Amino acid sequence: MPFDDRPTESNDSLTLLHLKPLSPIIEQAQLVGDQRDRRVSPVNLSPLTPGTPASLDHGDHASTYSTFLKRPLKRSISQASSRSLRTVGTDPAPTLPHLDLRPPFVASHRAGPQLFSTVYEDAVSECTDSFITARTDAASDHSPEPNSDPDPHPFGCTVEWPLRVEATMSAPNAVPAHPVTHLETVGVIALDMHGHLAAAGSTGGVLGKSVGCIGDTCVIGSGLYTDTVSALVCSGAGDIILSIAVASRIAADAHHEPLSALGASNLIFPSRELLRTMRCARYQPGWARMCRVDWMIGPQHMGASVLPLCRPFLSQWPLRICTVSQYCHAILPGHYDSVDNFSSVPVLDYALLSSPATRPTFIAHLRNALINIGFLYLSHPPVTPGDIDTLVAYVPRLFALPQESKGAIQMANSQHFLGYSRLGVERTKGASDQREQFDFATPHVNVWKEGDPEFLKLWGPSQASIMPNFWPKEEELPGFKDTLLRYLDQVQKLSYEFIELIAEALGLSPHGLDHFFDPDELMQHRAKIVKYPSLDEVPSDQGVGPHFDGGFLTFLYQASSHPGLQVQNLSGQWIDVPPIPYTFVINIGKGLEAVTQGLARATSHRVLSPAKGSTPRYSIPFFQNIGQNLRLSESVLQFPPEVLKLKEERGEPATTASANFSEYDREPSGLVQLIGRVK
Ligand SMILES: O=C(O)CCC(=O)C(=O)O
Ligand SMILES: [Fe+2]
Repeated sequence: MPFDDRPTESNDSLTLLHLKPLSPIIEQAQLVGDQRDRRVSPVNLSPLTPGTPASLDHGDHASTYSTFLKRPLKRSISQASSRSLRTVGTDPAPTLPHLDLRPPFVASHRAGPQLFSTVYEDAVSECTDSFITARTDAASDHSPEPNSDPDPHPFGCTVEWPLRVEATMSAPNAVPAHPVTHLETVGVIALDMHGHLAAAGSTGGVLGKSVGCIGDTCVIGSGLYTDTVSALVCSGAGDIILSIAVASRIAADAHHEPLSALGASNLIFPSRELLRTMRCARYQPGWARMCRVDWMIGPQHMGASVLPLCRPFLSQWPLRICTVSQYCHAILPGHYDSVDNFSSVPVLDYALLSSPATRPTFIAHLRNALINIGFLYLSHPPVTPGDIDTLVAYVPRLFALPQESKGAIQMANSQHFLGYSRLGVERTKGASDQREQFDFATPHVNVWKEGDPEFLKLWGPSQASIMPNFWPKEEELPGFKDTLLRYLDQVQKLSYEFIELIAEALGLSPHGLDHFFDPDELMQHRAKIVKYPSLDEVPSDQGVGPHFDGGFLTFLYQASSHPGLQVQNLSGQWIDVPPIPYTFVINIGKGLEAVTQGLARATSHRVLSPAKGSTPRYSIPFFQNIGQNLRLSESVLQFPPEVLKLKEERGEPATTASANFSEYDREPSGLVQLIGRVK
């Protein structure tokens, strides 16, 4: 293992002295021993796994924290180690009032972004196993909001938290390979489902310090740093770390690092020498690096005791935890069950694309969403909010048209599958979908001629006043057609742009997926406007049954505030995808899944009918098609091995009983769509 060559306890201090010539701080071995003896166990911890060293203790948290609260100067989230509380000197520390550092989480964050992602590591780092995925269990999915903790700890963490840290860190395959015999500096970075990042660190540098001396760990920007996209904890030569504000400099550097550097080892940093003398864990949602030092001042408590300090800054049990400490390699292999069991759909902010500094973050989040989830929300999309509002306002009026008017444009009369479908005619897996809908499409000129395959008729004129015209009459719904076409035009542009982003996220050239589309005039994309009546009006709650979408991408606008859309995670649980205003829900179709060798997941989804007493739910999905004549099996793309590895790490999804587009592996795309239409 990478750390097997770590120095022994007996030579730690020698190594330290040798490597810290600038430091006036001298570690005192005697105090380390003293520290070990101080452990007590006030809470009933879950049993340690046999062989788990006793140093995975949280027992002295209560006393630790209360002592900690009384300390001058070091009242910072960065201070967790009980060791850090040992000041030299006998003067009683003045008591300071409790400082509530908790950010004001608002309720809307519950449906917020899930920014965790695959962690890319420094290729030269040997800390690969230092990243673990926090175990989630039923309770974790329902973690209370921070401000509603029944028994708030002074630092905002409840007794439950250390216990869960324990559960995570002492899981069967988290047993340290080496006995932990003494404490050491440790840092933790945690990321929750909503993208909140928090960092905490203990400091080993207190030994030998005089009262009032501040270590690097507690100085934000030096030993610790977080912003909205990255978090760092550093440990090592504290004086150097302090003097040049290492953490913030690495974070700034990270913002400018090109995506192409992913997986490479180059932290652009003035002093590689310095990096050699420190351990640094950096976490950007989507990627992170870790460096280790060649010297260690001793074993540690594996982040367990500092992780609770992140609690006030997270709104949920962390999805991922990253630690910097010598024994982190023992916390392996990571528990990927929280990835498998994603419990919300991430929100990606299109606005991140407008700056070179934040674009890589968007791409990294996108990569994660494609590979591990198959669904995402896109906030601030490039579709005029006013156009969305106008269209949404038409929707109830569209369905309120007289039955006669709707019947006049019914799909049954359209060879292009355009127009109106009444409630219950569509079926998924043999059962009626309890929805009523209109199918529309982007402009297209049909080029079918005698002798061409029938499936080429599937696309047809949607826009012209050619009879039969499958639009409602203009006088019945003035302005509707123009509004919808304006909307479709914008979503279509977005859909092509998104394909380029996906190509980039999966390591292809930005135009690496373009050849799946015919020239614009030969393409046709589809849209529907759908109404899901409440259970008062329909016999079952199957708004639409479990299914995959075909084609490449779906852009869904949820046009009312009703929940009902659900997606199936990798282990088969149904996860809610509630509406977020002015935000598209984007999901992967079976076609894109096929050409990306499963890297981009097509995820099964369904809609449940609104409850009794509810108004109807409305939605507007846009389905991005691909060229009709393509046989996807004939187009083999080459993906970088590091991207393919991410799919392996994801593992295989549980089998789902969803309507499929399984013919993509042999039939032309247009025929697959036709089969999807008629079966
Ligand atoms: O209406 C929705 O929210 C989803 C519709 C859908 O999944 C579909 O029509 O393929
Ligand atoms: Fe769908």
